[in-house]
Amino acid sequence: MTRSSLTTPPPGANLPEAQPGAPSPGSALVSHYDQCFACGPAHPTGLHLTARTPDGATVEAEFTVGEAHQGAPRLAHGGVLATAMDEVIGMSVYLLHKPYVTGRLETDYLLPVPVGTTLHLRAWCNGIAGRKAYLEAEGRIGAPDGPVAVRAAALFIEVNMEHFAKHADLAVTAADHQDYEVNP
Ligand SMILES: CCCCCCCCCC(=O)SCCNC(=O)CCNC(=O)[C@H](O)C(C)(C)COP(=O)(O)OP(=O)(O)OC[C@H]1O[C@@H](n2cnc3c(N)ncnc32)[C@H](O)[C@@H]1OP(=O)(O)O
Repeated sequence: MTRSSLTTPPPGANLPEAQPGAPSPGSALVSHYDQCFACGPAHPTGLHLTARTPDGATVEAEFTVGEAHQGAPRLAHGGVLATAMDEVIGMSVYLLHKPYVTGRLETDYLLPVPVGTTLHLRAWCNGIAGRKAYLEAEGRIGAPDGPVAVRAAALFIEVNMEHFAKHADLAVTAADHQDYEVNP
């Protein structure tokens, strides 16, 4: 992964520890909002990404590239692939049991991804320093050990509930999210 210093954990960053109340190993991570473009089951043209944590530290997810996700003819749009990476990384910060938002997302596109492909995604945290979480993800074609099509590195910033109260609909956020995602 080609990454900038902004998404590289600084010296002294700590690996996250298992958080009480966070999703346990082997559990599914349900959609945080049913209209989310990336994971919402009710979104008409979304990615319908489904996810789980095998070990309480990483997140695995899949989505199948559909007709609505094209950029070039019959190929996934790069922005759609970036959305998938943002979402699977966002799901991996659920495991930190605090609300975070994406500050920076860097993406390497290694292979085109045709319509009909199931992309197997995996995300994990490389370190935490203060409010900053340094995360990484990859997307593989066709199987968990398939060829890598996309890699991403991200900086997520911890926020508090005022962030959602000020910028979004706090009532919807609180009603639709799981305890492990928003824990004021
Ligand atoms: C509830 C669960 C929801 C799950 C959703 C999953 C979906 C996937 C996740 C997303 O897509 S979230 C949506 C996209 N992201 C946003 O809408 C965030 C928009 N940006 C902001 O709201 C603010 O810029 C932000 C909260 C990220 C930071 O503002 P703050 O005022 O809280 O912090 P500040 O600007 O002081 O930055 C804190 C530190 O982070 C650093 N920082 C912030 N943004 C950065 C950036 N973009 N790149 C590098 N560093 C950054 C900043 O330099 C600083 O470093 P230092 O502490 O060392 O000085």
